[in-house]
Amino acid sequence: MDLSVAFPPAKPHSFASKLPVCPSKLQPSSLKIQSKPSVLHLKRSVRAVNGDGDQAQSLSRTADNDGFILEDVPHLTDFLPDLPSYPNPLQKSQAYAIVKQTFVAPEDAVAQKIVVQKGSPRGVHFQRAGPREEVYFNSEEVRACIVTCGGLCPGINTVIREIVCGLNYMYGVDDILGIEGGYRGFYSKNTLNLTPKVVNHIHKHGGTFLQTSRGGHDTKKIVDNIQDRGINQVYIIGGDGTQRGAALIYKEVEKRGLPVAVAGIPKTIDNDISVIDKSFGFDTAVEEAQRAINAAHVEVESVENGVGIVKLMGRYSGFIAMFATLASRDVDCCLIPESPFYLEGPGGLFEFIDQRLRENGHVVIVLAEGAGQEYVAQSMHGIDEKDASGNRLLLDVGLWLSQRVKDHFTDVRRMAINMKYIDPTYMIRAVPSNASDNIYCTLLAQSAVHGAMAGFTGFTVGPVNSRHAYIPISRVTETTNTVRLTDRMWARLLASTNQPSFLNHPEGLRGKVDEAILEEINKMRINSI
Ligand SMILES: Nc1ncnc2c1ncn2[C@@H]1O[C@H](COP(=O)(O)OP(=O)(O)OP(=O)(O)O)[C@@H](O)[C@H]1O
Ligand SMILES: O=P(O)(O)OC[C@H]1O[C@](O)(CO)[C@@H](O)[C@@H]1O
Ligand SMILES: [Mg+2]
Repeated sequence: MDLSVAFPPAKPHSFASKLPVCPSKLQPSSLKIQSKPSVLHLKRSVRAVNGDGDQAQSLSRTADNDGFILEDVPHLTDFLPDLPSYPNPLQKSQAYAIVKQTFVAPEDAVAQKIVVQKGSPRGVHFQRAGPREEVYFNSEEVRACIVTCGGLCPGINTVIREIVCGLNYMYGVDDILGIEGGYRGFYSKNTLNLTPKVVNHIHKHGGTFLQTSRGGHDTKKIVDNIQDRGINQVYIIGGDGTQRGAALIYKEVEKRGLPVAVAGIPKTIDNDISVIDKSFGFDTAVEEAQRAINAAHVEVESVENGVGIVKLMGRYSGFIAMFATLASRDVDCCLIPESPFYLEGPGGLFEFIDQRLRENGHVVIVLAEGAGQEYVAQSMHGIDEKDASGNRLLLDVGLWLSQRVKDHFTDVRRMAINMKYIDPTYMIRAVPSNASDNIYCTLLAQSAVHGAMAGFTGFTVGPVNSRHAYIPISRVTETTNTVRLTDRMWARLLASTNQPSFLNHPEGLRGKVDEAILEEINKMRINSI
């Protein structure tokens, strides 16, 4: 990357005549005001120029002697070195008037690993999130936009609301656009004007005020539109796919040399985004799942030989099922994608159900939607359907398991059972966020606003060991967060339910599963990572 490259000539603004755009916003502010670079700015420039040849690497990862590694996020001055900075208006903010330390020091970092051994290297750190002493946007010139993509999750509306209110109340920004219907909305829909008044009540409702979609990511068209509309801050709320899209937008913005900050806010009901402690809305979903589990338990307790099966979300990561089980105490067995199970033979699920029915007269099974897909695929011949984003559509393992259990007890054990199958899938993600998720969403939104105003870009925000941090987007998309069977949490669950671990997977049964299908499923897991 040539840091001396001047800002490219402005693109013809095809929308300028149609949109009420302030002309100054269509120009990069670096062209208008040539101020002296600040100390912070100089520090960043020096790091950028002293790279080891691989600019992207040297910018994102710096290590020193005691093994302290900073996985830094990009900054607008990395490719626009003359961008002016301004004193942060929070200095005069009423909200921060008596805060001891209003601004986060540039040296503050959040450790990824907090359990360490004496003498071990200090390890990977991220920039601590929060307001910086200097900002790289003049508030009056900010034109921000917010977009939501992918599946629903409790708390999306709270994040939208708090971005709008945070920008307005903390930084005096009053030009905020809502992009409707996900990524495709950039180029196929009109925008909404978002003000604190417009978004005042939205956090009380589930879903997304801006609507969402899958598919439709066209980087060039999206960035053309960002440029045409004079947008200079882009807030993107979405899951792993969305964050991959956000990384492409940031790269294209950088390639074109636009003074546009791109901030990702991670959203996933499956809790499958890595690095961050937990995704927003997850606790709400786990809480909501209790209602379905309770219902299953009440139903099966009230009949003879009651078998309750509750299917919860979780494509490749069984966190919702695992935490809902740990929270409930009424669950006898939890099945997740990460832990293969089997039905027949010693140590199998049928044997366990039989045993619990004899001991307690009923049994409750919680099942993540991605569990046992290899078996369902085998019985249904084919797993080829995909959604608009390219995610493979899962087969209904809940229905499949209910049928298999019924068949087994009727045909093999000659025993009448009372099957109650509950599928609350969408109910747990369509609710508004609970109190703790609302607080979490507020922190995420405010951190994203502070980061964008400070000129950071290509970053995701989220808590790492309970401290909010700015994380390079690529870092959260390179792996998927899954339940590790070797971690203590899964052991805690096994200890709590006393269910089989299914580790003695009989070779014979494994052999029955079509190897081609298994390979396909493994490929799709790897692709999703
Ligand atoms: N690799 C990718 N590159 C660019 N855009 C992508 C990529 N993957 C997905 N997207 C876009 O991101 C948006 C959301 O993706 P997806 O439907 O996979 O949901 P998600 O963000 O992963 O959320 P969730 O899985 O929690 O529902 C879609 O518009 C899709 O086109
Ligand atoms: O039906 P939709 O809206 O595509 O969403 C379903 C998927 O979205 C998720 O909630 C998140 O990826 C998955 O758990 C689920 O499979
Ligand atoms: Mg996803």
